[in-house]
Amino acid sequence: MKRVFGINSFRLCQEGVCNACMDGRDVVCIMPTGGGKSLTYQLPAIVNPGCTLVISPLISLITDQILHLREAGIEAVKLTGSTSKEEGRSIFSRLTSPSSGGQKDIKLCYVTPEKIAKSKAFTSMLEKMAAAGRLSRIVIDESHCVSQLGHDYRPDYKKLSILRQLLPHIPILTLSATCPEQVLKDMLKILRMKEVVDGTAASKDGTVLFTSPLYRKNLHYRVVPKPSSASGVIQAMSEYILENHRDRCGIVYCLSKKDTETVAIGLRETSGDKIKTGVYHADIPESEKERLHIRWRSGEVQVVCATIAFGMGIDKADVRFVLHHSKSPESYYQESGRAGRDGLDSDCVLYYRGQDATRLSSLICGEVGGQEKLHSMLKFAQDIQECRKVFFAKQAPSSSRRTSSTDETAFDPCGHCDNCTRSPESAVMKDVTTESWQLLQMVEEVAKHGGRVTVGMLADLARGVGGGFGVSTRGSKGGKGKSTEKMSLNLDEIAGGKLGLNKEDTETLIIQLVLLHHLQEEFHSTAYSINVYVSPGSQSARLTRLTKEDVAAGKGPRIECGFVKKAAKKKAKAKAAPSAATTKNASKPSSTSAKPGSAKGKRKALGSDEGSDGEEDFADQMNDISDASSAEDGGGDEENWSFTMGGSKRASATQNPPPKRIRSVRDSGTTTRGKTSAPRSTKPRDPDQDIIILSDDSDD
Ligand SMILES: Nc1ncnc2c1ncn2[C@@H]1O[C@H](COP(=O)(O)OP(=O)(O)OP(=O)(O)O)[C@@H](O)[C@H]1O
Repeated sequence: MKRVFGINSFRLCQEGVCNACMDGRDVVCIMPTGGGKSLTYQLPAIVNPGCTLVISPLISLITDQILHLREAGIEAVKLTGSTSKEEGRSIFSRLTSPSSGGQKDIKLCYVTPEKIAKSKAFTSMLEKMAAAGRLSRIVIDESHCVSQLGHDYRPDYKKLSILRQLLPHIPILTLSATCPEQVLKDMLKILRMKEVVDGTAASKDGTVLFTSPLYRKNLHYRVVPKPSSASGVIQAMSEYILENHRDRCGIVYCLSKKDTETVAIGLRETSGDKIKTGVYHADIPESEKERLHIRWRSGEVQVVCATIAFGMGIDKADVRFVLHHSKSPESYYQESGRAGRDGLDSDCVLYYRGQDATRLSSLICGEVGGQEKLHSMLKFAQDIQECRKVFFAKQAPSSSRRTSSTDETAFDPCGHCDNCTRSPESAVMKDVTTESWQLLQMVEEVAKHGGRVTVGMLADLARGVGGGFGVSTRGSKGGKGKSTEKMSLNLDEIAGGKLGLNKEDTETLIIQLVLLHHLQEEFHSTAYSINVYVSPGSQSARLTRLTKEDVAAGKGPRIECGFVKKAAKKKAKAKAAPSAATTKNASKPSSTSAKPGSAKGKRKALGSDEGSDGEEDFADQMNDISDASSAEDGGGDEENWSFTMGGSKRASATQNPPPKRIRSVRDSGTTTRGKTSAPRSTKPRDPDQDIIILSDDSDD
């Protein structure tokens, strides 16, 4: 190990994984990003006879690994779309027959999953190798991509299930940094691997699970309140960067391609060109990606505004901050894994506002397990008490409890995240049972009459601002035309008055009620978008069956919610998101051996990748559906703003007069919340135009 790799001692669970591999076991290895997963298969590969097949998602990663292995004198090859026929034939023959003419045995052969999924010649060669005892192991890197429950699903990875069928006796090693329990189970099923057994007493016929704590102590996690307007978000990020990380390297992860461009331009402009930005997403031509990478490495570009396409394989050592707007804990973890790979303190800042839930919900509603993941992310974002490290430990129980490299401290608070260092003045836990009761009464009233409200609409409605909500009706002359009549609830009668919370806190409480199942999300698709509304949830009646006096007297379930206190207007952002460097209890650099910018390890270039198709899919998926905010802003079709009256859904208000507790404010042609707008454009919104992470300026 020392001679070939220059590594003196094992770290984390490397030793166990190497031993289990040497023993011919099926192994699952979950280690943090940058933890050293490569050694766990490369070392056994050179010690064991035969060749190890490595399936890796990106050609750039493969190229890089091969470069390093060859430098270390290890015979490694790749078979990809760019391998010439002649070269392929030569590799085939070397892999299947004993070496001759002084050539060394090939110890590692790298392929992308597409090769297994699409090349019969290749899989038949693998069978030949196995029959001749020349295939020692199959390694599947980034194995969470196998499962649709993971955050980075790749259809070609799923097809790897054929490996166990064709090669039943060849041991498999899977490697990942993000593999929650559900994904692990799904992955084992798809790959036809046996149930996991603990590494300390592993029976022969199980899969040995090795995990290390995924938490990296040099990463400082924090959630900061997101301003309500798009320009406000950009301004806040710009101020944060200038005040905490001036001239340092960072990434802003966005949820749409359009956003990456908007944010890149915005940061440049608001900082007076002090922040040099670049853009990376799936549609950027390969040559430009390459150029951006070079400029980023040289420091010419300071901040890359990117989609998750700028994820796997990004291995710049000195990324000091990552700003997020993530939709699942896994993607948050994966994104934050790009920070601080040199072991030095780095910040991972999530910008969050309750109303984001609507936009994020509309994005994930088509994903398997998407809603659970989003709820988990919302819990993280709304939590003002639990240590972020403990949250991650709970998220990945397989990595923190059933571990063979036991970490006794996995559930100890980190002492330096926002919740560990929070001052009592910055946030407060409140009993908000009465406010919850009020909100639920309003939602029930709206639902009773077949209406729908979004998070934003409900927050306005509850606070008695915005003038009510829309009622979609047929045109008065019986024609095809539709109009939206504005209605309002009689808050005094329905809920004993307005809600005494500000808009942000009201949104936070609404999301809390969703997480507690007092409210639930309802998805409705229109011609141009998927809109997300809130309606009474399974727990709603537990409160609404009571009177307000009962609730005030302490009857029924109690509801608590954490609220971040608004800091003074101007300098708020810097205070809300101190950098790792200024955090009081910030940990010391956890590794002094790693050199910033060191070329040691993978130099993962951003070259053209046959295996990068998945990135395109992933990023495209995120742009497939537009933001429900279009509905809130009057941009959708008749279903938007709908509060159709009870009985006949499309009946006009005059045919079915509103019940007493609902009052018509005025008749209007087209309405937006709180104001009459110009007639709506019938032109479909370009989904890519939607600003997903950034609230609309018109929102408030
Ligand atoms: N035991 C060790 N001691 C010191 N350095 C190590 C050790 N094991 C691996 N490394 C180094 O750590 C760096 C990261 O290793 P590697 O690329 O294998 O990480 P990884 O787990 O694959 O990360 P990612 O998932 O982000 O790609 C490399 O530079 C490698 O040489």
